[in-house]
Amino acid sequence: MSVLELDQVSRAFGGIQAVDGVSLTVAPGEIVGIIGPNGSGKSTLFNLITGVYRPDTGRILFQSQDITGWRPYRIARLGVGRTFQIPTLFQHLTAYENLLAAAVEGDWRGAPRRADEVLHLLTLDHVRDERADNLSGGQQKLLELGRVLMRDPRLILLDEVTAGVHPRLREVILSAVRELRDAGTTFLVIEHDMELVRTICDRIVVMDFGQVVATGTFDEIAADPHVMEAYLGRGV
Ligand SMILES: Nc1ncnc2c1ncn2[C@@H]1O[C@H](COP(=O)(O)OP(=O)(O)OP(=O)(O)O)[C@@H](O)[C@H]1O
Repeated sequence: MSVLELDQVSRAFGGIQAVDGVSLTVAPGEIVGIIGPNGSGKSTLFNLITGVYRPDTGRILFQSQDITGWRPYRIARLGVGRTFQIPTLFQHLTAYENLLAAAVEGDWRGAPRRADEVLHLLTLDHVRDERADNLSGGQQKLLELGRVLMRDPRLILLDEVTAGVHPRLREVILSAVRELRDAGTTFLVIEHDMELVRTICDRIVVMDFGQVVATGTFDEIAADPHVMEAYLGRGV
């Protein structure tokens, strides 16, 4: 059974076809990288999967259930988590409180223990009682990921999660992703950092002008002429 299946999904904004007939299947425990030049439709794809936007056409299945057109909170409850490029934290709450707040709709009783596990996994134990606005940018990104982990999602969408993050914290994020994947979590990862894509992704999907133009392992897509054109032909 696939975790996620997109069947000919499209979405336009005015005259712009942001996502154009994308079909994609993601298997359990896979880490799939989504790459492509600016404006190629990566974020819109995440917004379609998480229910922020409704597709104009096509179907989206999560664990074989048709979630096309569902509201974001229902999709999140079903087991889809997501980080944002800019962390969405409660700035005046502590790291620990931010984690507890993320569990409000989930396993509230188990939340204190889970919050401490998540702080430990992300090496944030020492800033447990610091307010979010006192954390470094990288620590805030880790905490954003931690909030997602509080809900134990089956599928996690990471949107440039290591961008601007200190190399040490970047390693923490990568090892957390690997550990979670080994425990069965599936990941879709939007990334501009090709070294990260190469080291962590099992499979890579390349988008250009809203379409999937190539898919394969890092070595396969690196040798694909469509990919060279998408990146080099447009000077990105
Ligand atoms: N809400 C919106 N209203 C109008 N146009 C939009 C909207 N969201 C996205 N677009 C357009 O759709 C196209 C795809 O944008 P999208 O943000 O999905 O690309 P991206 O690959 O994520 O880019 P980046 O790497 O810069 O984040 C762009 O032309 C963008 O301007």
